[in-house]
Amino acid sequence: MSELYAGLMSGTSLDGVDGVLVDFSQATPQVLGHISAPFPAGLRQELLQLNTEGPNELHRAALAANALARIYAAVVSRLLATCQLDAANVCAVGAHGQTVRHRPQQFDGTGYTLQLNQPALLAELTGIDVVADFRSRDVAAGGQGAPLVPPFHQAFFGHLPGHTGVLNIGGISNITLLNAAEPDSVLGFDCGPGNALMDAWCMAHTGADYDDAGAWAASGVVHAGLLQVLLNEAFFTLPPPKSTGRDLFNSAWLQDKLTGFEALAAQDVQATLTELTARSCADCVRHFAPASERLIVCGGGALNTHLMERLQSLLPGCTVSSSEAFGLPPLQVEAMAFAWLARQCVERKTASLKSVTGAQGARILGAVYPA
Ligand SMILES: Nc1ncnc2c1ncn2[C@@H]1O[C@H](COP(=O)(O)OP(=O)(O)OP(=O)(O)O)[C@@H](O)[C@H]1O
Ligand SMILES: CC(=O)N[C@H]1[C@@H]2OC[C@@H](O2)[C@@H](O)[C@@H]1O[C@H](C)C(=O)O
Repeated sequence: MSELYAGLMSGTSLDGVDGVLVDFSQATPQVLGHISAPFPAGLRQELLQLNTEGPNELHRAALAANALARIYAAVVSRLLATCQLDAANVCAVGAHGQTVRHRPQQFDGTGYTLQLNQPALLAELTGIDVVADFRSRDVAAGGQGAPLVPPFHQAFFGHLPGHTGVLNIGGISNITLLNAAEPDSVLGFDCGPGNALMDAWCMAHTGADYDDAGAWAASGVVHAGLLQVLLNEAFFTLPPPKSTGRDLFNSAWLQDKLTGFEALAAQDVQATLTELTARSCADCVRHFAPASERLIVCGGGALNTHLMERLQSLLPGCTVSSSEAFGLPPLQVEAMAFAWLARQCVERKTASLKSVTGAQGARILGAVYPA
């Protein structure tokens, strides 16, 4: 059986899809190709709106899922062309889909997580087996359904000595805490907002999709009072297992917290939102793994130089660096994780960690749509 898998991740920042083609035949997985495809502005807007209640949601969600599958299929096709390979060479595509709701553990037992996707169409268009719906089984087993990447982080970075944190800063941020001396006690949970609030504020006030390298935030001053109001959010002090999403950290949440701070300059709010991400992530390391000697950062936030500097300054005893320094470009890590998760499913191996999601036990994640 082929050891080539494609991984497709379109995450909570809603910027588009990252796709990789990975060869798992060696001890260390090799990325053969990487394509980033931005979403057309209309689809991005529609996906953002589908994150909250709206009219005619079922029909709109079905159309958005079809549109996503066509973009995913185009990314797979470009990956194959780049690598000069055929569909027949690839064992499976792992397609995460687009999270539009994440409410895993409601007290009334109605918890669910919803990723828009059309894996049947993707299988039809690519001619490759598709693995999708990775999160539902963990939720069914009583887990958070997220984060799912910690076991991949362990597989890739677990050989490093001592204590290692792996921090993904996408729209939402999540962390994996590894201890070489105790490989069975991996911790992982969502830290809070990553880039989502910064992106929304930046778009509203500068028209740019994101604050390139954090330069705009760096031109502002952190407002201590606002920062404290933001940090007072109950999610930050919840014990793991925990996960979150745009269901909580969205523009309405920010507008509410900004009440009374209307006179603040826009760049000072941006500086404060960047500090919120840095503080909430650094606090997770300080609280749960104070002995960490390195923090490996991936996701788009690793390209935010100002944010990286703030993290380093908040964690003086720990070396903060981009995953690039460990051979993994930051925008490839999550897509690679979904290639790995697809392989686990195809090989009928469990992929969830009870210590991370809080489920009853480890489960085989995903559903297979044969080509
Ligand atoms: N040069 C840059 N400077 C600052 N920020 C950047 C840069 N490039 C990307 N980003 C940020 O990274 C984000 C995209 O990150 P990424 O693709 O990791 O998110 P995602 O996968 O959608 O989210 P999640 O991990 O929550 O699922 C952009 O929205 C932007 O905020
Ligand atoms: C429900 C959902 O889509 N969660 C995402 C989101 O984006 C970051 C963080 O919140 C993480 O929990 C998760 O993504 C990664 C890929 C994960 O499951 O590990």
